[in-house]
Amino acid sequence: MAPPSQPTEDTAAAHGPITVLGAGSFGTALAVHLARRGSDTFLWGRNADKMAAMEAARENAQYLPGCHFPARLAAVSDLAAAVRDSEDLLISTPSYALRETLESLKPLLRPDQGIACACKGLEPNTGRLVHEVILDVVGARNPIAVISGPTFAKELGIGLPTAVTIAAQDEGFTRRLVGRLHGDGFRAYSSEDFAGVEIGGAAKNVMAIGVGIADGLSLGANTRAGMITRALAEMMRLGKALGGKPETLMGLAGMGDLVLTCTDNQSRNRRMGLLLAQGKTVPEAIQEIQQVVEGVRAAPEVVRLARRLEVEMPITEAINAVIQGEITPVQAVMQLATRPARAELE
Ligand SMILES: NC(=O)C1=CN([C@@H]2O[C@H](COP(=O)(O)OP(=O)(O)OC[C@H]3O[C@@H](n4cnc5c(N)ncnc54)[C@H](OP(=O)(O)O)[C@@H]3O)[C@@H](O)[C@H]2O)C=CC1
Ligand SMILES: O=C(CO)COP(=O)(O)O
Repeated sequence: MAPPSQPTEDTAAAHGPITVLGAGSFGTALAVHLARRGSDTFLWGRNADKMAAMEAARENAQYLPGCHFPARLAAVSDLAAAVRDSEDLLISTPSYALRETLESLKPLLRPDQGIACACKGLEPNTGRLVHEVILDVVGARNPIAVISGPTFAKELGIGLPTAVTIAAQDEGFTRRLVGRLHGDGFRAYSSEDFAGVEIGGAAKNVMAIGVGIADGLSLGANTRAGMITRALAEMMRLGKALGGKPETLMGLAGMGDLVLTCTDNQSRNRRMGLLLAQGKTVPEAIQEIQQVVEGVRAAPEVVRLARRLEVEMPITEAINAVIQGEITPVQAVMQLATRPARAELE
């Protein structure tokens, strides 16, 4: 399906320019969508040569090949100029780079600029949620939002229908962000539940590694469906313990993204699991995938968080033990399959 070239009513063109920070597959897809919707969009990346090549080719050949840049999109490497000329910012780096990115942004920020973030993960070593890292670095001055949901970059980039949840509490910024994104086949649902939305995005990546392992070991469709369902139960328990709403985890940022990532080979996390089941090590699989695999870093953080909050997450524990090289994929399956019987709802 060809992407619609004309923005619809209530278009993003009514808003000022926006900078997307992080020029990987998802940052590029978001920037293409924003520009297609009518926002003047700067796509900022840290490597000046790569950004100049992208601007010349009007395509991100490394991370999102085949997706032509609309006229309103400029690929840039001068962060200060892009931030100066922008009304809002959208961060889409891997979550391990979020703090560093915010530190670069902080001295350039005006208080009226909104900061949205599309990272799916927890901060390495601290286990902090995305919005907690933003508040920690820039304080509560700027309106913030977190975008999550079932959104493979390539499908968004070519304009296939896609839906997300936007967690935000500032009404004006929520309206502006929804206005920029919603339309032309893209649905943006709003929520005030930061913890629920962010736990969904971080934990589903770990679960997708687990389902990839199970599928790689040919454990069948029953196992896949059972694991996805029990993974959702774990995510709901953790989200609730962090003050999130269980219903949020039943939505796009929870169940929606969990199903997407666990069942389709576009997912880098699922592919990681498939490779682990073949006997590859984590570094070998990362080398083969060549893009970020957030679940690898998220797994120990989710486990630490769950233990601290006394939330039972046996699937996550088993997947993390495989990632850390403590047990093999087959041992993880045995560990889960031999757990004692329990009530489904507890
Ligand atoms: N891809 C997808 O389908 C989706 C991804 N996401 C989330 O979006 C986030 C980004 O992922 P994605 O775009 O896929 O990742 P990719 O692996 O495709 O690209 C990562 C990008 O981040 C850049 N980068 C790495 N470290 C830094 C840094 N310290 N400062 C600035 N830029 C940096 C890389 O630059 P360089 O090339 O120079 O190394 C590269 O451009 C993740 O949290 C992911 O979970 C969310 C929804 C969908
Ligand atoms: O978050 C994603 C889709 O919503 C992308 O998943 P992967 O990072 O596993 O590719």
